[in-house]
Order: sequence, then structure tokens, then C-alpha cells
Amino acid sequence: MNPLPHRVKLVDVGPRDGLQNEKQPVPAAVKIELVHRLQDAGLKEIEVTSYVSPKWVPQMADNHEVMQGIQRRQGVRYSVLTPNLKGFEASLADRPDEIVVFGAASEAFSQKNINCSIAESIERFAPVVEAAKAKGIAVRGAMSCTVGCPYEGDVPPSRVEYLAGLMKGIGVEHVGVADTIGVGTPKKVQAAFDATLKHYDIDSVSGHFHDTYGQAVGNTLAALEMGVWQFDASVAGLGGCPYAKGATGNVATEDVVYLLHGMGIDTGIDLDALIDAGAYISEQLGRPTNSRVARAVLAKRKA
Ligand SMILES: CC(C)(COP(=O)([O-])OP(=O)([O-])OC[C@H]1O[C@@H](n2cnc3c(N)ncnc32)[C@H](O)[C@@H]1OP(=O)([O-])[O-])[C@@H](O)C(=O)NCCC(=O)NCCSC(=O)C[C@@](C)(O)CC(=O)[O-]
Repeated sequence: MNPLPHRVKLVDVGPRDGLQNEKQPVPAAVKIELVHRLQDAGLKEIEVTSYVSPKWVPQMADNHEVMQGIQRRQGVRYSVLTPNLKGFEASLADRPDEIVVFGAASEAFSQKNINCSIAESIERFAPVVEAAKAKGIAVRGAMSCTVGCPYEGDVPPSRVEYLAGLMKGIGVEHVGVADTIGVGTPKKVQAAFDATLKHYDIDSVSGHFHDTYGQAVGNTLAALEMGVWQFDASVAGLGGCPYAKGATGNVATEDVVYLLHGMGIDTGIDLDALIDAGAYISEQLGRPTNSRVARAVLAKRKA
């Protein structure tokens, strides 16, 4: 076991991953307010939206309006998903600090999610990465289905190593190891990281865990014990991927912050303000928060 990091960086992916699968229309103004509340709570990285086909993911069709509506705060980085050059070029007017290309360790998921094979996806990403770097925009690679796939079942670490090598080969600086359908358990997640670490160093990887089977906090701890110090999470545990039926949201940011603060690890995040942000979006969506920590704190506040 490595010494635990003293500080962890969290990326709140709630406005993008959290809301992309939402069936009811969520006004751009609500998404903007959510971003503002997250930055007020101390989040320094927020994944705001994606530049994908509005036919495939209608909820993200307001990408431009949302990005233009945000009152940017110095020191906060705003990232967006761009699957191809068309998406990247569309994003430029909105000045993202970081773009995310997203591939999959499973062929079937790659086809369902972005309509091409893994090899074709890398061909599409390569010019995006090159163009982003030429403009001084940071690049992250998301690697879906690094533990399990909704169509193929278990995904072996060798597939993760293969994808990480391809991402590295086109110059992606940082990769996120995603358990898209939340089936991972600590040892499997560690094996996915071990595979990724064949190509990336520990400072260039992050964890992205969905909580379908309630394992995401445990998986976060397992990754922390390897020295991973960057994680995605979603306020109120919002989310789910449109191409991973039945998968629930990301691990709730509130739950990860509670874990980290309880272990004496700094995040720079004000948990109470974060819980308020989660309460805000949950109320807008008309359903209770998925965060166990937020539920406990909100109940205590009422008592
Ligand atoms: C990737 C594509 C666009 C390929 O879609 P395609 O149909 O293969 O693309 P195409 O190049 O053949 O173009 C077809 C049409 O799409 C348009 N198009 C083409 N590109 C764009 C674009 N960038 N923005 C807007 N429109 C676009 C293009 O202009 C054309 O429009 P038409 O002529 O028919 O009117 C499509 O498959 C798509 O949008 N997929 C959605 C992917 C997505 O957003 N998935 C969810 C996010 S990934 C995720 O959640 C996982 C993650 C990251 O969180 C980690 C994890 O947990 O695993």
C-alpha cells in the first residue's frame, strides 16, 4: 500500500455526466446555476457539457448556451466532451479549459456510444488532440468500461492496457479509468489501474466510478491506496450513460468528500455548501438526492 495522498483533486461531472441522461428538459439556467453553486462550494474542476450529436444526446444540445452563461471564476477549470473534430471546433467559441475525448475498453460499447470501433475512435481523436494542444487546451481521455461492459460482460485488464497505450500514442496527457456501469470491486478496479499505469504515471490518471452496485466509495479507497489522487464524482450522485442501460449515477461528490475529509485528506471543498448544491439540483429534478451523506446531513439539519 502506498502512503495516502494528502490532497485530492475532484472533478464534478454532474452538469455533464449527471444530467446527460435526464429525460425531462433541464433548462440551461438551472445547469448554469448548478455550475455556480459547485464553484461556490470550492470545486476547482467542473465538467460542464458535451459537444455531441443532439440526436444522440438531446440533453446536451444547449452546450453553447450553458458555457456562455457561466460566470467564470479564476482558478476553476471548465471541461467539455468532444468526440470528434466537429465537436471540438464547435466548442472553441466557448473557450473550454480542457477537452475530453472518450473511448472504451470494450468494442461493443465503443460502437453503441460513439458509433465506431476502438481503432476508428483513436483515428477520430488524434486530430482533436493535436488541434487542442496547438491551442493550448488541456486534453483528457476517458476510458469507459474498464471493468465491465453492458454488452460484453467482464472486461479484462489487457483491453484497458491496449486502450491506454492507444491514448498515450496520440498524445492524450491524462486518462480517466471509468467503471461505467458500476460493477467493479476494489481488486478489479486496482487491476484496471495497474493496466493503465503501464502507459501513464500515477499523476496522470484519475478514477471515475459509478455506484450501481454500491461499490464506488470502496473503489475510491482502493484507488487512493494505490496513490491515485484525482477522481471524478457527481453532485447528488446524478447520472448515468444513455448507452449503459440500468447503470446508475456516478459516486456522489458529497460521499467522496466525506470519505476524504474523514481520513484527513484535503479537498478544498466546503461539504455543507456542496450538500446545498446537491439539494438545489435534486429539487429542480423533483427527486431525492442519491448521496447517502447528503441525506444524513439534511435529516440532521431538520431534526
Ligand atoms: C460521436 C457521434 C457524434 C458520432 O456519430 P455519427 O453518426 O457516427 O457521426 P457522423 O460523423 O456520421 O455524423 C452524423 C450526424 O451527426 C452530426 N455530428 C457528428 N458529430 C457531431 C458533434 N460532435 N456534434 C454535433 N453533431 C455531430 C453530423 O453533423 C451528422 O448530422 P446530420 O448530417 O445527420 O444532421 C455520436 O455517436 C454521438 O454524439 N454519440 C453520443 C456520445 C455520448 O455523448 N455519450 C455519452 C458520453 S460518454 C460517457 O458518458 C462515459 C463517460 C465519459 O462518462 C465515462 C464513463 O463513465 O464510462
